[in-house]
Amino acid sequence: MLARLGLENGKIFYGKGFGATGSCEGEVVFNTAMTGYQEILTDPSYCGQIVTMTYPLIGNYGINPDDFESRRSHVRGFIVKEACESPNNWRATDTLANYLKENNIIGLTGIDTRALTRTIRQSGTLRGVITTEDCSDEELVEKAKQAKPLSGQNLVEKVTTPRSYTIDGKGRRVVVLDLGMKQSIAQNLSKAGCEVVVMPASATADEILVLNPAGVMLTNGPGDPKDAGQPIETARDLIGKLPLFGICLGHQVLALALGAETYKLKFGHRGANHPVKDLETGKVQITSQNHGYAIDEKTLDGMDLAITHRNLNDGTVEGMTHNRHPLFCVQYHPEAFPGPSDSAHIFERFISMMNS
Ligand SMILES: NC(=O)CC[C@H](N)C(=O)O
Repeated sequence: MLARLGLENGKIFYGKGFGATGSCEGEVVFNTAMTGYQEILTDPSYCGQIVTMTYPLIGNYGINPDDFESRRSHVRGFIVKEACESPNNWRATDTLANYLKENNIIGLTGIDTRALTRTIRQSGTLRGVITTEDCSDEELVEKAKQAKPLSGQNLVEKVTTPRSYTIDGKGRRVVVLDLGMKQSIAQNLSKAGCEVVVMPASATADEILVLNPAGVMLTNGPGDPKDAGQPIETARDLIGKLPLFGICLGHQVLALALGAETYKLKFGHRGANHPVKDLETGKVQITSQNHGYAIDEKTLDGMDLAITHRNLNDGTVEGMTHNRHPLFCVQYHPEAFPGPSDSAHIFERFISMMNS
């Protein structure tokens, strides 16, 4: 079945469809990880985006029941150079194509993903439309131009948990404010013995404080951090009252709550080998990343914050801590272990902050 990707800059890529059929629109982004497509497909932070993988063969270990980061896929579309049709892995229970079909995600294969990635790197993130349907190339490009920009949509409310739930544990109670949580975050806190109370993004500081938690974790999530809404208010009301820890969107929300600004990166950081330097220890960690926005360092001046981590590719802020309040956050994903477990200690740091 023929399928096409049309971009807002007028470029068209012709390939084959796999997974669901029809049309989808979104912000087209690329991820450079060689593996982890199942985690990427089910990471709610990709809500509103069409993801292309730069690694040319995707799907070769299939889909398994253990590696889901959330109950369903939130990507709008998925693009690969070659989709493996016969996966071979002892854990595999499904194929990539079948998973996409069942989750109503349109896949595009057989295009030159190098050319697409280069286009995005040169012009910055672009809106695009994938279609398996009949329409002219001009119409397709017009649809891409009309596609909703990522900014301005409150995507967090689409992916957050509808109601609170608890994962039992014998240790300290941690409230996790779910902005689009990856399961690995709850798993890491559980593994450290915490009782994890996951709350919807609409939860207020008062609703959190009555539970008397030892600390609050703000998770990853989709969209422009400035559109996050209530979680920014909640974070502002909690600062100084409880130990706070933020990952990715949680890190950006904490910065906004403190009065700093965020901005959109040209094409974002998405991959499994981004070098990040811990400025306190001088050690470099190889990290998993997925973000399109970053903290504007200039707006941190005079704010009683210290930058703790920096990206070695482009120098952007990757972590901060507050000089007076128990609060720290990272832009990368310490919960993801794409081979290296360099960042596992970040969770231990949160536990010891709660203990002191
Ligand atoms: N993984 C995340 O939490 C992403 C945060 C935010 N949506 C961004 O793109 O920058």
